[in-house]
Amino acid sequence: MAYIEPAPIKDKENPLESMMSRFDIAAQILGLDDATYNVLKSPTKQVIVSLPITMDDGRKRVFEGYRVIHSNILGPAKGGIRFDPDVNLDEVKALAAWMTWKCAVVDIPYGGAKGGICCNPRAMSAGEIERLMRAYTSAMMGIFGPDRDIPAPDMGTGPREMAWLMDEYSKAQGITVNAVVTGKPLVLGGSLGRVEATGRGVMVSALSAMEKLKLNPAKATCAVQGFGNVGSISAKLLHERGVRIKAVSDITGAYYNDNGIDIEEAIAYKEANNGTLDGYQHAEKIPADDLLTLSVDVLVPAAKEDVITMANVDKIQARLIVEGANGPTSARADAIINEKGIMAVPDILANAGGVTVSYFEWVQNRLGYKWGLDRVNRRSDRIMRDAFDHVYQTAVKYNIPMRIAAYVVAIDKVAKTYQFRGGY
Ligand SMILES: NC(=O)C1=CN([C@@H]2O[C@H](COP(=O)(O)OP(=O)(O)OC[C@H]3O[C@@H](n4cnc5c(N)ncnc54)[C@H](OP(=O)(O)O)[C@@H]3O)[C@@H](O)[C@H]2O)C=CC1
Ligand SMILES: O=C(O)CCC(=O)C(=O)O
Repeated sequence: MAYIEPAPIKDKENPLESMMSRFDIAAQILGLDDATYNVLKSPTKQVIVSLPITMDDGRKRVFEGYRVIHSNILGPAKGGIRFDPDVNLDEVKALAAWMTWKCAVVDIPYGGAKGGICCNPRAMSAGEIERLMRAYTSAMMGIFGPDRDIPAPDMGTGPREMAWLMDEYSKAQGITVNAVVTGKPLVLGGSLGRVEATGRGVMVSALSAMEKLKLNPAKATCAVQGFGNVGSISAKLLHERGVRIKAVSDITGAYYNDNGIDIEEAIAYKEANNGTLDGYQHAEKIPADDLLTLSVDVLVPAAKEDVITMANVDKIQARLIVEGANGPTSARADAIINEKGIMAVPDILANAGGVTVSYFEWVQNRLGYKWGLDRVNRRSDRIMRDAFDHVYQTAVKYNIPMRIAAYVVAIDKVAKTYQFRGGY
């Protein structure tokens, strides 16, 4: 079947519409029947909770929290928890569906879920964040579970928050249940390599794509948007492989150095500077959005959704986009990217290293056994390379872009599993 460009989307770009428009194209290519289509597009469960928290000044504030289980056809649901002021139900629904497709692309036995709380962690104390995380966990007691739904970090959360979640859940169960969450600190049963895993997967995907494009990493240049977990590690690992990182950014702006940024040094600066790049001296500060349209070979968006849109896609100069973030490209921008001949390694493939090592963490917790870093990295690199090859071959087979090929691979797997399980 021929590749069909996404139908134009009205109004504002919306991650859920973007996800559905790619899903629809892949469903048509696969000739998905109506019953399976309707099952796969509808989230299994959507939970919204109100979380009253006592702030440090004694006032009570109520935060809204979400957890969406998109699918548990392949296994227990899996996906991170986001703390961000923009969190809303549609965003969480899109992110949950992307988890389903992502787990299927890398062939790990999980369904997809995502959670989030609409809050601004940058303006909250550690105590306030802890109370919020514990209240959220308590509200989700019937949802979470090592065989049900296993959360992990996402934007605005990390090992510290996962530790509070594990503790709150374990106290309620009366036993230590470390397999209820991944991305934990090492001493609580976290896996070696999980902190670096998403960025490492981005690096492996970027190198695989560069090989296809005959781009020599030692001569290539790159810009990375977002300097949190995914962005900073992607930049560091690409830099270590010889790629010149010309620009990085965080919420305070973008920082450009034509000779390349010393990423180790920028990470050390950020750590010593209250977690931000503000005031970073070894680069010129440029308008944040300019980073995306710089003259570089590789662009790694690793902050948030819908940053490559109709407003800027025309100006993108990179030959390769490797999506560290979830949903950084709007569906409407896809068509222009394809027209321009840019290779885009989609989020559900490029950033799947994180959930892959989360899976290893869960396996280790259940075995009561710890793997060495070497084993973790070797296995996750292999999974990422195999997934890249599978998606690439699918793209060639149907003559479709990598993004749609990734959806085809994922939806085919989930649909077949659904049908074998007796979904009819
Ligand atoms: N953590 C993980 O394992 C995985 C994460 N992802 C995805 O990767 C993306 C980033 O997540 P993660 O690195 O964990 O999150 P972090 O919170 O660690 O980092 C987010 C980064 O993005 C920056 N940022 C936020 N808003 C903007 C903006 N408007 N412009 C530029 N930079 C911005 C933040 O700046 P500041 O530091 O100043 O706040 C920070 O540097 C998300 O889309 C997430 O869903 C995908 C797979 C796994
Ligand atoms: O590690 C995980 O389980 C999920 C990470 C995540 O939220 C993501 O891949 O978007």
